[in-house]
Amino acid sequence: MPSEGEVVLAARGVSRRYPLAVPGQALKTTLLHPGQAFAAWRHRQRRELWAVRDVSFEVRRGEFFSIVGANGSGKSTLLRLLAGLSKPTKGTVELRGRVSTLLELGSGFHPQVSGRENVIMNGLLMGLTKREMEALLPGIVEFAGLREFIDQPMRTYSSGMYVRLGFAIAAFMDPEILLVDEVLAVGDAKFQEKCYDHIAKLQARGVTIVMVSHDLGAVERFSDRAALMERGRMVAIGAPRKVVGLHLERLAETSPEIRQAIDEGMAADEERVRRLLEEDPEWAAAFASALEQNPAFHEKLRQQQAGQGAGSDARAD
Ligand SMILES: Nc1ncnc2c1ncn2[C@@H]1O[C@H](COP(=O)(O)OP(=O)(O)OP(=O)(O)O)[C@@H](O)[C@H]1O
Repeated sequence: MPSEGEVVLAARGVSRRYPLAVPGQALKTTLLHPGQAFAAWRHRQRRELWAVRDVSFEVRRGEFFSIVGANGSGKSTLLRLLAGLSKPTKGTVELRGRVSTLLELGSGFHPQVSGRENVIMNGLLMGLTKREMEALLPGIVEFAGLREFIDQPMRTYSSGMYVRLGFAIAAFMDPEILLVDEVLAVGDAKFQEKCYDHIAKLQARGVTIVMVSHDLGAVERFSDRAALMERGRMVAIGAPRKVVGLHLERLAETSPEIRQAIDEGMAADEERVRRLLEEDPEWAAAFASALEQNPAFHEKLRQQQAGQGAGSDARAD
């Protein structure tokens, strides 16, 4: 069980600071208002952004851990810190096992050389030998569906082809820990499904997976635990459904458009269920019996009906 396995990844008080890019002063302002320009320059020295702030968590062997959060909340920065591609300003990251990473699109590929050479180079960078990589190559090429293109320079590849090759390499390196950033969202739906199937296989083999994603359906489907990032901080860790629910609530609080989309999504779901109940008597019977067995649903339905009743009474008055 992941909850009992050994800790293979730990972040302890990890923070990452970036200097904030500030537009330069116009020459005219500097000449006409030197005091103001100097004050702005001094202020600039202090402007900085903590992309990740004091994040601590542990992941156990075989666990699938997802990180969600709004744009700019620090998810990718955190993953890069976990992967060792960037150094924490404060805190430490500890990893136990062979790590394979699938980060931003195209990172780690050289556009001028062929897909085949890039696969070999990626393997060497991860500590495998050329012979080991050559043995893995046919499986990687087959999975990526790039047999006819593997000897072409990668600059001729589409973004979808980059993603396919990137995923195939990361997944076939026989990782013990796989770190996956958003990239799966770029491929076509069929390839995404294939990736998720492969991830499920890795998961079944006991590979530890940390995934950053905006695909909340996939987060709920695969994760053992999820975490929510907000302005660089990890503000919640727990059951994926709860964390995703909290994330959606927070998004809805900050944006009326998102609130509307969630409400519309729920209305569309209700509409679909209503149609199914009308069209399919067998399904309606199964639904009714499921409701019977679920007191919480029953209570909710009763409250809803009571609420509607009260509403129509009020209107009648
Ligand atoms: N190399 C960098 N230099 C300066 N600022 C950076 C750098 N990388 C990230 N940032 C800033 O750090 C913050 C967090 O960025 P990050 O990409 O980690 O967020 P994210 O949660 O992955 O966002 P998204 O969901 O949009 O991918 C952002 O404000 C971003 O502009």
